Amino acid sequence: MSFLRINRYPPCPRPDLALGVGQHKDVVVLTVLAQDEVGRLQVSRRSDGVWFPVRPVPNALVINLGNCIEIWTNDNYWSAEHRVVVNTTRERYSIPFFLLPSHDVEVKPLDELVSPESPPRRRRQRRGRGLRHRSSSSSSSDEDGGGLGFTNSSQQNVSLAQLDDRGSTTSTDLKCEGGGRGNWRTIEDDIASWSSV
Ligand SMILES: O=C(O)CCC(=O)C(=O)O
Ligand SMILES: [Fe+2]
Repeated sequence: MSFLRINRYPPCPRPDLALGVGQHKDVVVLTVLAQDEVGRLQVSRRSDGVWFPVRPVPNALVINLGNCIEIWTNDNYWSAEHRVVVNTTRERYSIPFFLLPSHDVEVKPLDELVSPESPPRRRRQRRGRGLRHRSSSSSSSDEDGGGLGFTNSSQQNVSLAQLDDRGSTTSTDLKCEGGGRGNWRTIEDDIASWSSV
């Protein structure tokens, strides 16, 4: 079941403490993304984790390979880690279309791409199972065969309320509306999740 979503990112008074969408990989075959001129989507360079902006190009769509492609190609193609940062002044909209295989499709490295020199890097898994895993687990990762889901799903959903409860985030004045998926994450959460990968 493929689907389209509209994300709205309201301005945030403390962009140094919050993210619109936290670091993640898309649990899909591929994503076709329309973004407005505000920008703020960032992609992580795999070799060193440095974040780069995906600058909006007028009338262009961003194509993002998802976890299914990564698995089918036995890691010859990568599903890029990405995130959305926020800003103090400008509202942003994006419209991602997520292309997904049917629930009964098995996602595993293609036989042609597996050899003794290049053993399967992923376990076989069913797409439907992967998605269920993503939404219910707090420790999913591709590497442990836990599903197609986000590598850092335990870090993914920190709501504003939780954020405010965490005195150490100094977020008492942080009153952002939920943007994107309705959740904000702190930069500290991101750093914690990098070190746990
Ligand atoms: O809003 C964006 O530019 C990207 C959002 C995103 O990564 C997602 O919805 O999976
Ligand atoms: Fe995404």
